[in-house]
Amino acid sequence: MAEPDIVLRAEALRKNFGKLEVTRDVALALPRGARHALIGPNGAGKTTLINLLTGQLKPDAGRIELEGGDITSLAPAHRVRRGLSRTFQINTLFPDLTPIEAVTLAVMERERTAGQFWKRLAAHGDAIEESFTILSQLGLADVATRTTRTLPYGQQRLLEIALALATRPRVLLLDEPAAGVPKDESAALFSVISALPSDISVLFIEHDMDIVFKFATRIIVLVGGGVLLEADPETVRSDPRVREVYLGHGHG
Ligand SMILES: Nc1ncnc2c1ncn2[C@@H]1O[C@H](COP(=O)(O)OP(=O)(O)OP(=O)(O)O)[C@@H](O)[C@H]1O
Repeated sequence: MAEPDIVLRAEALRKNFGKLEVTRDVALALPRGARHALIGPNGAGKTTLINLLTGQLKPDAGRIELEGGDITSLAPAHRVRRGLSRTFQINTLFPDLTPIEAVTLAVMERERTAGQFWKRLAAHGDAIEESFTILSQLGLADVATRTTRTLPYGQQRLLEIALALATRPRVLLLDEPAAGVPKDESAALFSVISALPSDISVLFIEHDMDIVFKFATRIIVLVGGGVLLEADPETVRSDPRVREVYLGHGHG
């Protein structure tokens, strides 16, 4: 069998907060095109792991590779430039901008033309066009010129993803992308995530097990900072240890 094409790899990652071991020898290999879920009970270390991968936190030990290159000591902005992008659990939007304005600025930021728009009107036009394409991909074309604060929360969460896409990521790490979204709307949000271009590899944190089993092609179960199991959804669903530590604790 051919080796899978691994786009993001972590080896022996460790992170302690004082005496608390929050990331314990975590290894992870995200193949190109992945739609993988990272699950685990509250406090399992999921967000910490994302923070280590994106550079918001510095690991105490271990190594992280993106497209085969060592990024372990790179600052977050440099990782973004290499193609590793993320969203946060909380809303980070500018409420008074419209989606087209916000995503266009993000595209221009990527192109380093954001501070010199008066010099490069042509670049501005290209950025608006690219921004519109991204918004269309996420089903936000119709609301592109509405003020962000007036959008339903589900669309605001999609706009967070649009801003991440403006960096042209190879890997997208989504920390509870549907946090705060009504349950009946989160499936629609995850359908959009699933349908992103297959050359974008996605790892998402999600608590709703119905969503996880519906949209994840593979699931990593984190417990007490360590990987308990990484497997396909069926295997995870029927694993008694997972039931014990996670599914039985009121997250379903
Ligand atoms: N900056 C920090 N300093 C000290 N302890 C921290 C810090 N960040 C997280 N922790 C602790 O590390 C543990 C893991 O936190 P983390 O947020 O990574 O878990 P999580 O699995 O994402 O949880 P949740 O599902 O509630 O979002 C928790 O016990 C938390 O209190």
